[in-house]
Amino acid sequence: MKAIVHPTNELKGEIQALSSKNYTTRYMLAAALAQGESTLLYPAHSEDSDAMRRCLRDLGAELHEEGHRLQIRGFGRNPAPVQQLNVSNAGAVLRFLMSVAAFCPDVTFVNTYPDSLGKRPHDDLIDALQQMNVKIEHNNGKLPIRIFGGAPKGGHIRVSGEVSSQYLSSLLFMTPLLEEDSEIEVTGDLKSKVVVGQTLEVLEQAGIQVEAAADLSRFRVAGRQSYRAQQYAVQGDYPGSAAILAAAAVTRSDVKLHRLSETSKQGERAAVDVLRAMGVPLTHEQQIVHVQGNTRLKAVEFDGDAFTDAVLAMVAAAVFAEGTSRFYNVENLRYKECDRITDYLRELKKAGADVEERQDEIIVHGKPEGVEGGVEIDAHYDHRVIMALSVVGLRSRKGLVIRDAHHVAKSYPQYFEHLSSIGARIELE
Ligand SMILES: O=C(O)C1=C[C@@H](OP(=O)(O)O)[C@@H](O)[C@H](O)C1
Ligand SMILES: C=C(OP(=O)(O)O)C(=O)O
Repeated sequence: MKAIVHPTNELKGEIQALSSKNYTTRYMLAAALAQGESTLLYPAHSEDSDAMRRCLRDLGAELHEEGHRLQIRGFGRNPAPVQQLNVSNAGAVLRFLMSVAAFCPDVTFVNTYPDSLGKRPHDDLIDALQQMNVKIEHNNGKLPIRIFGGAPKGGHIRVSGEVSSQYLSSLLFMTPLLEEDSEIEVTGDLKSKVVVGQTLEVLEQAGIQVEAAADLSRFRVAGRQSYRAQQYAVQGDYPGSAAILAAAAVTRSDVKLHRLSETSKQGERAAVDVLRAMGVPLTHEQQIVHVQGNTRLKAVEFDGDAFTDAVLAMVAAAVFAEGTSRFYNVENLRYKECDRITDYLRELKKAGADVEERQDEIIVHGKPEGVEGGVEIDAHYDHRVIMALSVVGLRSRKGLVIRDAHHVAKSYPQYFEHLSSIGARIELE
């Protein structure tokens, strides 16, 4: 699918934020690791959450869905002896289920996205699982990955946090089910630290006890715990909504986004603070972010690791700011659906933006006068690149054509529909 984004001056309307991707994956997993029946209210519907649904069924969970209610009867620590799992392009689903697979005799995670998830590294999680008596065959730390589990052991486990927090989250979900107690030591500088807070929140809701050091470098997890089957309500999603907020920020707008909790543990909630720092007129009350954009933006400097999945959208807004913006500590953007520094900046430059990359930084020399556009953009299989470039297209002189825009469905299938509903001029073909 191609998305043709035409220049659009004004956006106006109200949108219900999509459901959180990260909470949906976590609640589904917690429900599957429990033994009774749990209910998720308002689970996300996207390629990633569908991948989780499919894999959990393959692992023996029973799922029934009607309207906004998903019922899951879990398998506890006894998943079915499935032989193959296909997580599509979902990094978190793969990493979380690699630890669950340690309870199965022989599971192969297949490689269906060789140019995206197929290129992403999993060595640090493989290394941690190997310390736990799990044998693993892999392609240089990448997919396909074959896990020979059955008798994983707790104890002292070292895992690097340098590349992704998902490896640590994965171990935090699985170690409570082991016979032995575990002590998890995180080595290196933990990236996307804030997301680990979401893991701990969900574990607590599921009745699992974890003792965490304040700096998240060490965790004590007692073994022989069980997940409580119960009801979870999924909150609105900040990473996806950040793109809508950025679109409202760079245009003349009057846009309200509902379902965005002011106290959410999603790091990408900071998108609201970043836009505020850019001088965008907005309020955030009663779970509604109300943006009244006037097209004027100021440059900002932020540590992007605190809102990793919203950095691209914030960079897109900074493309139109007065002055030079800097998003630092973002090296791990290189290990996502594409290299979100080099690949993303290449596309931004094509569109006419003035951007520079460092190994762990994105620098944006703003162009308040707008960018030229009039080119075709490569999506690099990346939903966040697609969303961010659509924001840039709105304020370009000649519009942008985004190739392979269907990959937006990885997290936000209704993105273009939402953006069109508030007045963005977009054609899909
Ligand atoms: O734990 C999670 O659900 C996620 C963690 C983050 O990844 P990293 O820890 O690899 O940065 C984030 O980018 C991803 O979208 C979801
Ligand atoms: C990086 C992302 O997802 P994942 O790591 O789960 O593939 C994302 O949603 O932006």
